[in-house]
Amino acid sequence: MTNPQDISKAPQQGLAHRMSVSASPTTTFSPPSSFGRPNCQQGLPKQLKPFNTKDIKILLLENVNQSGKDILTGQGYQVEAHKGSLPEDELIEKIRDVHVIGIRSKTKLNEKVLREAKNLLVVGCFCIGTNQVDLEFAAHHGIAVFNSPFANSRSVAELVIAEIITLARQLGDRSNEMHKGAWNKVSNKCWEIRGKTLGIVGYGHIGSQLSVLAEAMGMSVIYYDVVSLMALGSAQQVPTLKDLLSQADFVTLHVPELPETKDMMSATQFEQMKEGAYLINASRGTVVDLPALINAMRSGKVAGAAVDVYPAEPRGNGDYFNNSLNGWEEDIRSLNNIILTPHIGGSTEEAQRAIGIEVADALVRYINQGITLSSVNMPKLNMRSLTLDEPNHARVSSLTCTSLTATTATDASQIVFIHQNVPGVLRKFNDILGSHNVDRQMSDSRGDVAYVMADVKDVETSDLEEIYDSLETLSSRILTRVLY
Ligand SMILES: NC(=O)C1=CN([C@@H]2O[C@H](COP(=O)(O)OP(=O)(O)OC[C@H]3O[C@@H](n4cnc5c(N)ncnc54)[C@H](O)[C@@H]3O)[C@@H](O)[C@H]2O)C=CC1
Ligand SMILES: O=C(O)CCC(=O)C(=O)O
Repeated sequence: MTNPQDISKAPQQGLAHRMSVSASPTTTFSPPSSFGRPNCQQGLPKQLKPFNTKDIKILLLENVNQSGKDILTGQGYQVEAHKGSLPEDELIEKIRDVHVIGIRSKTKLNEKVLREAKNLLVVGCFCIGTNQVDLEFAAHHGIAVFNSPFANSRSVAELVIAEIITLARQLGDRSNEMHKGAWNKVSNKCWEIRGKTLGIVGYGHIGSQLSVLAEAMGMSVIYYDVVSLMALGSAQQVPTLKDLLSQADFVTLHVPELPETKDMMSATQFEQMKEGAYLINASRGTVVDLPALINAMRSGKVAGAAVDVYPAEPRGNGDYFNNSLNGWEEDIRSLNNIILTPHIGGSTEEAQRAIGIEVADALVRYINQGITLSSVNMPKLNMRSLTLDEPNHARVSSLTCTSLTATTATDASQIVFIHQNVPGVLRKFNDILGSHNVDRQMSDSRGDVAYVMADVKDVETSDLEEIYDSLETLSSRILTRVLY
């Protein structure tokens, strides 16, 4: 297994460099000013620095909000930001050089791309979905992944409410006609939403919030989910998707992209819908068989649809939405009463700002302190900060599976070790730390990846060199870091 921070590739470089970020030629071991000083600010958290943080290189794609950029640049990291995503070859070129990448839903971090990411420590998904990242491959290569699990849920739920009324009243078509200079005052097949049934597929963060809003507008709510979930308000869970489709006037999808949700709405399911019902998809493009939707709308079975997500989406603003992407764009664009939006469910000022802060904070906590609490692919560890009255401590963190990596130390260090979850690793880890004073230690595992962090007291740089080198010899290592 490739070690993402393979220090063995730089044998000529000194420990200080090897223990920090191997790819950064300018990194030197420079203890923070707090290190080794007497206890003058008792109890205050000590900001651990894994390395000279200005050398941390971060690539932000897809217009990550300024709130996130500010937090990252405020740490002294080098941040390069792009408004759109990158073609795969350019992405591969850039990812080789960076320690952190921030993306939204468009950038695919698949195995092919991640294999090239030799220095990558962590991925920030500035969105809810993490289907665009090969989470397992990342975990096995010591790359932690973080997201923002609900900061844009309300924005999606509000968009769906707007779309329900827009479809029921054919507002898109009337507005388009007026824009073309045509007055067309109709009430035929235009409805109030009061008393209609909303069928929610996937009653998670978004689905359940939408349920409350829809009931407030006078709708009846039913929902289908693979797990049994508490109904909010007067909503009722139904046992099958078929049950939901046969009762709902509006069907809205809020499931993740999974093999099980691929083409969840296809020709058979459209047949099972009520005559003249409506479909809304703001989940993922793969969840709906769009050619089948086009047929269902042409036949009148489906009276209207709102689509925010597509199997293939343009790379950035200004790109064309035409047949070169999926092959049916011209057909879908020609339909009546269909709202087509460019994946904007979570695109509000409020949501993007909140996501920027949440994900950037999680990245900083991981880079500087090894905390994985909100990671979606790592064992979850949260250890209290070292304090300024522990100046000579360091944190050692270790991730194992088949391999591992490290950073630096001083009086007090934290050791962070990510490793293969195999019997005996913890014993070997503790043997290596055995002659040192370990203040606290935590470990956890997730599948075959395990993570251990230890705060070590009264250590010199030479001790850390020894600890680091010893941990690096363990065959189960994925990543070792030393934070001081
Ligand atoms: N259009 C946009 O801009 C946005 C789209 N999304 C998409 O919406 C999805 C849902 O978001 P959340 O509600 O936050 O997720 P969530 O994880 O809170 O809820 C998803 C729900 O779907 C259920 N589910 C999973 N597989 C299912 C299946 N086969 N059949 C029925 N139910 C199933 C789960 O049990 C869960 O209750 C995200 O995964 C993301 O892909 C999220 C935010 C913005
Ligand atoms: O805002 C984005 O780019 C992605 C929104 C989304 O689909 C998500 O949060 O999963």
